[in-house]
Amino acid sequence: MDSGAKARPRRREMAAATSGIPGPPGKVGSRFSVLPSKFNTENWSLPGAGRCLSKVGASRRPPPARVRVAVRLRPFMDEATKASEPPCVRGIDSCSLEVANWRKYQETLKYQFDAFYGEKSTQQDIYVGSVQPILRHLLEGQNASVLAYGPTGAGKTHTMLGSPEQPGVIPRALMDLLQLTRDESAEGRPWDLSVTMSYLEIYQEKVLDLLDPASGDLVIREDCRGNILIPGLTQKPIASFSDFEQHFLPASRNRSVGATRLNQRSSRSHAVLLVKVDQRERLAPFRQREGKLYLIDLAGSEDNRRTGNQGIRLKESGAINSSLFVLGKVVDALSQGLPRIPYRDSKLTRLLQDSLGGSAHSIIIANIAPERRFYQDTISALNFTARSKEVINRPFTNESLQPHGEDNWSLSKLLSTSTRGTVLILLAIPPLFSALAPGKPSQTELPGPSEAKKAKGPEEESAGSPSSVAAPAPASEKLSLLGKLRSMDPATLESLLSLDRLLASQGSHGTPLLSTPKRERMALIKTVEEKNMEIERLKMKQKELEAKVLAQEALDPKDKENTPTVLQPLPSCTDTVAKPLKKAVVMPLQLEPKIHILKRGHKRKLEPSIASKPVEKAEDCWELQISPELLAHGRKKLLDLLNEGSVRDLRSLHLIGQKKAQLILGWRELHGPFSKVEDLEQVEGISGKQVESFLKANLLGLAAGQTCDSS
Ligand SMILES: Nc1ncnc2c1ncn2[C@@H]1O[C@H](COP(=O)(O)OP(=O)(O)OP(=O)(O)O)[C@@H](O)[C@H]1O
Repeated sequence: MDSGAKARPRRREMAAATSGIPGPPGKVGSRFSVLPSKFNTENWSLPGAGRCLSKVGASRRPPPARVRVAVRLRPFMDEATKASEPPCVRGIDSCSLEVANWRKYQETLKYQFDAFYGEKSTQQDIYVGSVQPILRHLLEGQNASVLAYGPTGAGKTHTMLGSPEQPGVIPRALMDLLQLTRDESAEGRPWDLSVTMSYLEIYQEKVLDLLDPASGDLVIREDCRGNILIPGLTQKPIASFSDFEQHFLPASRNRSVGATRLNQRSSRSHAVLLVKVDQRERLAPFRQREGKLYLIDLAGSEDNRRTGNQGIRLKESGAINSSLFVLGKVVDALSQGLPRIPYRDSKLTRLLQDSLGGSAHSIIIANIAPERRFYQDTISALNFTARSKEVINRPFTNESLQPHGEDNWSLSKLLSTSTRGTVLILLAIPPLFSALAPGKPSQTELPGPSEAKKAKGPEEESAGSPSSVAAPAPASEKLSLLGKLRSMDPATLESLLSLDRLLASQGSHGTPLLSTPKRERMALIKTVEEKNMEIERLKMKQKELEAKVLAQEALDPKDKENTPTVLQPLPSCTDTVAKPLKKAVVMPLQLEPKIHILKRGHKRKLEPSIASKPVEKAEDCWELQISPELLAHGRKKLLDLLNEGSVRDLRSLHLIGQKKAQLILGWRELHGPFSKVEDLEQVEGISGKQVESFLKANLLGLAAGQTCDSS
């Protein structure tokens, strides 16, 4: 099996990863003493901030960024095991590996990822090969995240944190990032950069601030721009690596760790280090950007028969496993392009909303172990990772204008750049913003007045004097107009974007707008109002149409006969434009009988009593068709059961006994979810004919269930 067939191998500098070549000599004076002394420019060329912007802003839409996946195999932990058993995983090259197939010993299962790091790979290899390249996005005002995934004891904490002798991803990334921000904010450069850190853990579905353990369970929120926020989470400014160590090391000791049979220091929580890079432009137009880096050490999935967990460990393990289960569901939903992604089903996935299917450049490092006792966990981790590489993110630049100076604000700029993959966020002038924001802006989201003052350049002081900002009539006028913009519905915003594009095509580019802000703004705002009126008109029209339909139904007795109960007007069907459409979709379906048993020319004739006994007759007439809606519904139900059901659930299906249920579960573990019911044929021991009988028996049963439910 080649589960990585779709991935394009990146055959770059990964040879070192498998050969175990050590990294360059370390920096002195740090507890993590083996950090690279300077950036490896061969592997990572970091563009300047100005160049980054033009690169991002130039294309109309940011290119999608697939979640990148790397696998790291740790070495055997003791010589005796190494001598007594062969490893169950073997590297093929720098991107692929193979695992023994316990079902067919003569076969192996092959996987392909963006990178594979063998047991001899060093911390430096993983960092340089997979993590360092994404750091540059932070300076572009984009988000990035690194997740260590894998079973307990497979080396996640070793990879992320490491030890003073072998520092992992976290200290290396911080060291590099801080150096980069210092370089970028050097005198003569256009941007001022500052870095802050937060550190939290998700322990038994509670979000705990490791920098302030007394603060209790924190809530995760999403702002109006879709950013995930944790109000009240401590944010510490860090200017140097020693600042970082000063906060990070004591906080790490607050992390929940405990001994299990598989790991003496097993992480009992998911740990999330959040590093924010804030950039402020020193000269006009005084932009500001924020890039967030999540460095996440997930707790490992645990098989409690092997960990020997009891009491609190068992409870912890339950929370860990269920959040990882939701993580799997999120990845499945994303990779299958399902409309609903269950982010809210766990705190972990809610927090990772940005990183998976969101706006971050993400890399998942799956840690696996070579020992035979980890075999099932290894297969599960590899399957999860293989599915993750199908997940697409859409990173964009978080950019806004600094909250000072009236002329910095330009709606046109806001709209036009957002169509090119750079989102300009409206922060506006502080007094205006406080009135515009739905709630009080958190300290972490808004720069304080002193910071804003500090960021003011000399040009700004003269151009946007306080008196011009505070001129009473225009300010209050703008306030109400801006308020309208904030509450604008997405369709209106989309229309505005088109308008902006039109303006741009007619020669109204960003700079002229900046120089004549009021007139342009007023013109745009007028258009917004016109659009709003148009929407109102459409709503009225929709209501009229709906009333007509209802009146027609009342007049037409024939229709009424067919639809005595289902056509009751929905309570809120006239509230919005969208709801009447819903009704229009529902009506024709409900006018039809639940099961259509259509006669095929050469087949058995339909019996007169068929309508009163749909189930028995339908069972006799599998060759006759079930209505397509019911068929689809039944298939979906079956598929869900096949993908999520336990042995017991599966046994509740017709023609599935204990043995077949186990075979199905085994297949699912090895290959991931079934994409269609017919895939059952791929399960060893289930023939095509059996699948056909299975479908017949179960679909008719489910269809009958549906009829009974609704009758
Ligand atoms: N690549 C490696 N080289 C050497 N030792 C390693 C490597 N990976 C892991 N180890 C060692 O294996 C043990 C378990 O690793 P670690 O604690 O990182 O696992 P984990 O996946 O984080 O487990 P848990 O989920 O239980 O926290 C540790 O003693 C660690 O030092």
